[in-house]
Amino acid sequence: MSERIYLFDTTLRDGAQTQGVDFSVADKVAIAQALDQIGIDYIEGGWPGANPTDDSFFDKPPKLSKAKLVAFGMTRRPGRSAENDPGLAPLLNSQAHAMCLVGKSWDYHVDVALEIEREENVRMISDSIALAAARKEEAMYDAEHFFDGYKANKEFALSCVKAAYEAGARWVVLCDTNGGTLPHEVEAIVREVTEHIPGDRLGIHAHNDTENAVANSLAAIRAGARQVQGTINGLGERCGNANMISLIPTLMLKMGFDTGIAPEKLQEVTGLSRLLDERLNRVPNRHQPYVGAAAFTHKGGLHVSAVAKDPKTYEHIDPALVGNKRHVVVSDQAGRSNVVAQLAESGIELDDAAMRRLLDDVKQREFQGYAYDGAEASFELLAHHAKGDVPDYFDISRFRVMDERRHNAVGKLITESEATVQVEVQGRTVMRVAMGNGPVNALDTALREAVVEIYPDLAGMQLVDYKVRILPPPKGTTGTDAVTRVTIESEDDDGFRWSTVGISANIIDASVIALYDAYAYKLMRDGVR
Ligand SMILES: CC(=O)SCCNC(=O)CCNC(=O)[C@H](O)C(C)(C)COP(=O)(O)OP(=O)(O)OC[C@H]1O[C@@H](n2cnc3c(N)ncnc32)[C@H](O)[C@@H]1OP(=O)(O)O
Ligand SMILES: CC(=O)C(=O)O
Repeated sequence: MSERIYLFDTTLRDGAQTQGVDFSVADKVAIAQALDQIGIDYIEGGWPGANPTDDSFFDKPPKLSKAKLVAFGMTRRPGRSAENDPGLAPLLNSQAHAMCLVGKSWDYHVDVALEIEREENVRMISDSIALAAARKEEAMYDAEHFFDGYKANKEFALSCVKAAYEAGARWVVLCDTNGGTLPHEVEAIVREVTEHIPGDRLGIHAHNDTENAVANSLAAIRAGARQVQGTINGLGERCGNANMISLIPTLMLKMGFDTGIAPEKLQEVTGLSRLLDERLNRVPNRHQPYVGAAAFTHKGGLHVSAVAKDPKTYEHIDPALVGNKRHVVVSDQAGRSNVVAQLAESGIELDDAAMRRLLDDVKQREFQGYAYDGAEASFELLAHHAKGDVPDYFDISRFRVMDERRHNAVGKLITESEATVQVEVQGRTVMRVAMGNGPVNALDTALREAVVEIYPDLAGMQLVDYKVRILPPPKGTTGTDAVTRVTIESEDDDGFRWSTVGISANIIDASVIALYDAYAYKLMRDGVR
């Protein structure tokens, strides 16, 4: 039997302290349910009494099947009893199964932040934890700044955590609050603490200020701690907390621990990570370990040629274990193997000569400024053109865009764009004019209006992202000769997304090239020939 590590998620508490993050009650409920669904042991829902969102969440907490809901707060205020502390009351009266109380363990903080006697701080910890343990299924103590405190005054730091343990804390959580401790220090200190408090009562809460939050959490576990705190995608105060999405697979697949998460549920970590991004309206980090779209994407020709023989050559785990997928991209770093793999992924067959021509074409275009790594739909179109099985759907023979700033009928200052396009489609010349909130929006509308009668499929797609990159001008030319690369992401009614690319010295022209590829890819995917 492998040893058990208890997972404590604080996305809804420390994660809510991330700059730019503002959870609604509905977000909190959805995230708590997803965490429960995957099999997390403890979900810290927030701080009852601190704000209306957290009050409302704890008033009507989501039904959890496995996880324990934890209410966070701080130890009683100095000079009053825990029973009469107005800060503790909302936690005690909440429907949470457990309470996690933060308290000081660094003498400097007691002197400077609290400005009280050190003995009173120890009493605040004992009294508050004893009351929480009596009233809730579990009480936990978050020993704030434990590692800094231990380095400054070992005896005092230990007296704080021992007070919590002796008062009945199920977990004494050692916090690297300022995130400045390094893994070798964490491991040594936690090992020393296990001489006073058993490891199966110790937890770790690490911040990422030196980008060591996950490493510090693993170091604490190596030293004997058995609870680990973290957040989805590493959200949290300042630089964030230990990333639960990395911790879970690492603990299960690399260290052989039982996290209480069933192996088949491990595949849901990618979905959990995406759910948070979706809720926060954030673009997922492509390079996030384990779950990012690039985590198992192969670019270098040498890599791809070996991966084709056995993926283990360049993959530390099978991506399917965490619900991710392998991808191969084609770029100027590619060899024949990249093209073979990418075509296989897209189900395109090309003979050797066509394949070589395609690779040369890609390399030449990348030299001009195209980037097919990240614009797979444009690459597929190129491949189909090399094969000769995709038509030129229409030709954009003319376009003109005008931008205007003016006061509208009610006197509000607005900026609008007007696009006129001329398109040759199936032997007809069609002209259309459309307005938009910007030049690309106006062009997109006018172009689609021009061809939608013949290609009705184009009504069911929209632009969801638009990126511009100005590439350095070729040698010997001036800054205004710079090449502009536009990458457009489009989405189908069924949620399928694809990316296309265009380059030109003119940003609007580059956009039109990328737009045409976006339409052509949609038509090709829908089988329109
Ligand atoms: C390390 C961490 O991340 S801990 C979590 C931090 N999270 C948050 O602070 C988010 C939620 N916080 C809040 O909404 C507010 O700070 C509240 C509602 C909790 C408190 O608000 P206020 O009563 O206005 O106090 P304020 O935030 O200004 O200051 C904190 C007070 O708590 C005291 N305090 C700090 N830590 C502790 C502790 N462990 N035990 C007892 N008192 C403490 C401080 O000395 C200060 O006291 P003072 O008001 O007498 O100066
Ligand atoms: C408790 C907590 O969030 C910290 O010490 O960082």
